[in-house]
Amino acid sequence: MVGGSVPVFDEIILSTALMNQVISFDEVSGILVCQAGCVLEKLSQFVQERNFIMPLDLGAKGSCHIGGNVATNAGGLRFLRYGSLRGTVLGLEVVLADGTILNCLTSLRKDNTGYDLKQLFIGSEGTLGIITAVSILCPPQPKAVNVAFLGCPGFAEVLQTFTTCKGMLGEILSAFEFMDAECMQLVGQHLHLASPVQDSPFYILVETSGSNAGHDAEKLGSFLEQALSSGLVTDGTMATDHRKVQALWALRERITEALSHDGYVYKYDISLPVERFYDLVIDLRARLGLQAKHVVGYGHLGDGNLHLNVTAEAFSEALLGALEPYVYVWTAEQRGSVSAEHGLGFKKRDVLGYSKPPKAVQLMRQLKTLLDPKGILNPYKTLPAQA
Ligand SMILES: O=C(O)CC[C@@H](O)C(=O)O
Ligand SMILES: [Zn+2]
Repeated sequence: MVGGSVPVFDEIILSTALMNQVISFDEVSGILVCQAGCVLEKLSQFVQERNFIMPLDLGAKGSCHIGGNVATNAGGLRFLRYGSLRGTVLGLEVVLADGTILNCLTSLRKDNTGYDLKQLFIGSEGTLGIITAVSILCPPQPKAVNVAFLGCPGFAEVLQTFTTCKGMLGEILSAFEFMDAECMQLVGQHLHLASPVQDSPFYILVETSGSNAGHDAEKLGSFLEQALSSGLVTDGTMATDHRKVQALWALRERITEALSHDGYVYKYDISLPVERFYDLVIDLRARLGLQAKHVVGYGHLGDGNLHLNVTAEAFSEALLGALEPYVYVWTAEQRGSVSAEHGLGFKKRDVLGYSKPPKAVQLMRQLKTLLDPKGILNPYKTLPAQA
């Protein structure tokens, strides 16, 4: 997404793929301790066999490593329910730039002894140390997972549906994702996935995860009834069967893949107040006109995280110039974040200043110098290039 793990000049690539062992799993607390190279999906299967789930899930689950997930503080599809890795990661083992091993691999829910050093490495994109093992809290596996896929007539209705949803499904709501009509058109065109509902300007995916299938289905059913009868939603379908649940999720999870078939993709991952969420997409469509093939908005609405993607036949400086810094200035004016979950990597490092004050950037640089005085850990990433 941002070139955080891609070597650009003279780097050495370090793979932790062979460090793929589960170290321990506590079936009472749900605390998993494992090496950094474990693939997320494998860990999911491992804990599911023991009636737990991983607190994070994302489209790349089949290939991404837990160490990378933690190093990039990956958000993903379960964030709304289980929160950030900053809360679910309990401990880390990290190899520092001088080769020493920092063993903070504890499995404690509460530990208020001094600075929480592991937080420095979560989301540091490998620039402060190399994560080699992780201790992570896994929630119990929900007994029932239901998904509703809805068509919405306007963005105001999407927001009202979210409010209704929180009111009626609050304690079982586990995801609230949205996508616009252009996203649906692209997954249809490039991946041949058919929409399960009538064509609409917006689509919503609501997931519930709870402990009683009957109760949850009843709650979701009455929410759907209310949303339909009040006109917030014009069409909807519900799934409880695992395969149908997966098929509905695929429509949302595979948007990135569909976009990559559409041409060159300019990617933005921003946090904004939800009320302003879609204004930026509309504004950009007007600003870019025929320069862009598609301007799409989708993402984790429940987390206030918009994925704004623009496609074009090929990369063009002119289009980039129309997008940047415009998108960043727009976001900063709303006090949003220029990278909600994808990090800064190589591509976004110079825009850090739109979301953080100069003093914060200066402190980040001081930390980098302290932990990596020779600048050997993921160089050229995260921090802005020095003037
Ligand atoms: O490609 C993107 O912009 C978003 C990717 C990912 O974070 C998602 O939520 O699908
Ligand atoms: Zn995302």
